[in-house]
Amino acid sequence: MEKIVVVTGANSGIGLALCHRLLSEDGQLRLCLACRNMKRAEAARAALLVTHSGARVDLLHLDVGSVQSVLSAAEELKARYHRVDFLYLNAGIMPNPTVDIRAFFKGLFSRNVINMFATAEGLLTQQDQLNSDGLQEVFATNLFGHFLLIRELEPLLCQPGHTSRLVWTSSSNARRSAFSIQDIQHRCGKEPYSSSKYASDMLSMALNKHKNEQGLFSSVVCPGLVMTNLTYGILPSFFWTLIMPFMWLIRIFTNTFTLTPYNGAEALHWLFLQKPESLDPRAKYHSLTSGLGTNYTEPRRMDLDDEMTEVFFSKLLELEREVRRNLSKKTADSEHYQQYLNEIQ
Ligand SMILES: NC(=O)C1=CN([C@@H]2O[C@H](COP(=O)(O)OP(=O)(O)OC[C@H]3O[C@@H](n4cnc5c(N)ncnc54)[C@H](OP(=O)(O)O)[C@@H]3O)[C@@H](O)[C@H]2O)C=CC1
Ligand SMILES: CC(C)CCC[C@@H](C)[C@H]1CC[C@H]2C3=C(CC[C@]12C)[C@@]1(C)CCC(=O)C[C@@H]1CC3
Repeated sequence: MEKIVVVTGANSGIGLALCHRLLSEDGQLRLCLACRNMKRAEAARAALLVTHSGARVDLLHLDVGSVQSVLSAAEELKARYHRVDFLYLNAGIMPNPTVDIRAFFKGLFSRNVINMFATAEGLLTQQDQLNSDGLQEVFATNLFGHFLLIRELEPLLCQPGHTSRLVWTSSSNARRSAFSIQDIQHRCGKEPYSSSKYASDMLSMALNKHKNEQGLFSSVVCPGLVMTNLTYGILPSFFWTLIMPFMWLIRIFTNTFTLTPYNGAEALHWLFLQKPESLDPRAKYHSLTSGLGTNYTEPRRMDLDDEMTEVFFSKLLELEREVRRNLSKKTADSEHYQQYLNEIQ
């Protein structure tokens, strides 16, 4: 049976590598690249068709950081497809990152060095801002836009007698101490990325609890450290060129330096081949690469609190109601204004 797979942020990095891998895996696939920039989406589609001529690759405009765009994209998906088998929630941002160089050198000579390279704990901060919906941008893009998309697509994802899958591209940088249940959007802290990724881990578990009965299963992935537009944005490019030989050297000591998007997509691809009942809802599936370059997937237990996960899920549902209320108010206001303009003409 033809599988319908939607990938957000599919035009570059891990998302694009995943698309290549899925097309090589399954010739029957119907792939939908959900991207915010249609020029980049078209270029990605053309690249996929060079190696997979005749493949069915659709494009969809989706800015996960905009409520209106998510709602329109969901409408379009519902008009195009009668179900969605896999939804890869992969789009993500890390705006204005800063590396704490002192912490890096301190960590380099400590016993925590491997963990520091694997998780970037204590090394990275970001500067976030409000978007036009009044939400924190990192939260809105990495988490809330995807949550809203899932809610809108429930008719395509929860079908009787059929299972559908969600796969989140989370991170080893997801950390419980970066997340606050009193500040789910991370308005106050300096680690919005870490907070948003921890939030996706919790949301995945909550969705399993509430939606497995309706045939919807969610999993979380860490792709390892991958050289993509996101990571190239962390340090100046000459610096990356300079330290690249060391990065390949470090790979001998840590299996989390997957480095290429192909390797990083390993666990995302592996999950495509698994039966959902065989998966652990509390596990994060890590893409790993050995020193000799062999790729494999390893589940690792996530640090999650059941009670906080439930509270978080209700807070998201409440925020969804608020966002929808604001949107209908905005629409009503602009309709009244239009009516007024028509009347005075
Ligand atoms: N690289 C790494 O080491 C790691 C990455 N990750 C996660 O992997 C995922 C993919 O990132 P990666 O491949 O590394 O980086 P890239 O920057 O290459 O890919 C990110 C993708 O997300 C898209 N995107 C960003 N914002 C939006 C938006 N508002 N709406 C729609 N699409 C959007 C980008 O589109 P555009 O091209 O238009 O910007 C791009 O296609 C992210 O979630 C990231 O957090 C997790 C752990 C490690
Ligand atoms: C200062 C330099 C000599 C070396 C700096 C190395 C760091 C830039 C990297 C060490 C661990 C890396 C890491 C990430 C980014 C780059 C490092 C901080 C991520 C945060 C990228 C995005 C993720 O989701 C997880 C990665 C964990 C490891």
